Amino acid sequence: MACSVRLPANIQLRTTAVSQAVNVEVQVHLFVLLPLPLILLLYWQFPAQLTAVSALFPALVYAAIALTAALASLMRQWHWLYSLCLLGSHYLVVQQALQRPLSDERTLALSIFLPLCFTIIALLLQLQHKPQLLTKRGLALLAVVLLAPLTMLWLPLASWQAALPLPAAFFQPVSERFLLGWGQLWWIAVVASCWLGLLNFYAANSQRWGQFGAWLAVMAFYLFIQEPDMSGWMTLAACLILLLSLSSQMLQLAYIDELTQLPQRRALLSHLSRLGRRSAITMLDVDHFKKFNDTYGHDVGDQVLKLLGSVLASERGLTAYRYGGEEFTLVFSHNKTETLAEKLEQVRARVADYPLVIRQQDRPKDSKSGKQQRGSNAGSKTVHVTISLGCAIRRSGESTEQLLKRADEALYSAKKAGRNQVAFAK
Ligand SMILES: Nc1nc2c(ncn2[C@@H]2O[C@H](COP(=O)(O)OP(=O)(O)OP(=O)(O)O)[C@@H](O)[C@H]2O)c(=O)[nH]1
Repeated sequence: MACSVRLPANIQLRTTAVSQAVNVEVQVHLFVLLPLPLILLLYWQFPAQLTAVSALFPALVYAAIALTAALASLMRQWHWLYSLCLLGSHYLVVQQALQRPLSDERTLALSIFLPLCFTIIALLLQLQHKPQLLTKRGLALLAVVLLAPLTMLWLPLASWQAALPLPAAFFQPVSERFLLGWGQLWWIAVVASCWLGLLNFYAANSQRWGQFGAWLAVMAFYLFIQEPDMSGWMTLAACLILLLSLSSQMLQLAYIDELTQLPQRRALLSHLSRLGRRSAITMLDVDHFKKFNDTYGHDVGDQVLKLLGSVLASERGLTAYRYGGEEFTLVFSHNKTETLAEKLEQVRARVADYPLVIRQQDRPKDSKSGKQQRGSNAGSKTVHVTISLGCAIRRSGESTEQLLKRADEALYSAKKAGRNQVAFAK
């Protein structure tokens, strides 16, 4: 096997070679944004029924924020507290100073600067990757999140607005119904489109979508600012969006393997509990993986598992799971032997033919030698890994435990017969 060639210990898989295949970011669930249209729909369709709920504002809104924060803390997802604190702080300022007609120049100025401040902080939070709460940086961020909206209460916003070199049309309300200025609507639309584009481009996780949704809900409040109780409803929508994305993230943590992004054993067991009569299971395992790890290091081994995860996830007609370690399980919802043999052989060949480019971690000292090194492929090496697969087709009346056991035995036969091959259980 090519991996038996010894390389210096400090090597790393060339990420560009892997990145095309390692594009298995879990699908973002747009459903986390659902509370926003749902609440707006209820608001317009059942205003009378909603009055009973809005009578409990603002206590209900603060309670919802506090409850979501408590849940996030209970799940040790401290980084969610930042978005929730921002939401709470913003709502407090709205309650304190935005409950007056916009004809009042201070209120108008606040309605222009507060969403701007909220947007800047929301974007800042979006750029943070799980900030640690109990660190200097974490506490400073918390202070910004809490205090920045509150400082708006004391800043001379009206004179700032007068000094802004913006045309009057910027502040011209969109209509008699929508009092938001044309200029504000325009920048909200631009921010929303750029943000949406980035979320899609980076295949963002549900937390990032939740942050975007919460921002969108708050911006919707400014669009319908003249409607009674809108600040409460939209803050509630933002809170529900954050709660949904928190739940979605917890679900992912419980069911998705972080390294390979494949569903893990818990998800497999749930699938097995509803497995049909016509089905088949394949256990597969990387050949000589211990040796590979020993030769190239555990990190490179991890990259290989990642790559394998992405290859398996992209295969049609099967559901792939990470069973544990370097073992994977494929579940088929049919029992056609020929189709199974064809598919498994295709998977085996795909993995075996995949060139893994391994390079030295030491970076060239200057760009000239770097160019030379890249041009000559010096310091990099292409290796291949292989997998063995054992398949068992479900027999009538057979339990899933027995089926798994037979697939495991078939895998053992494939290993025994020389590896890099498919074996079917008898
Ligand atoms: N890098 C990495 N290695 C892992 C992971 N999980 C398990 N392994 C390694 O996988 C190796 C499995 O070794 P063995 O069970 O002896 O199997 P093998 O070396 O692949 O040999 P055969 O299966 O007989 O071909 C061990 O060295 C584990 O440390 C992981 O998440 N990352």
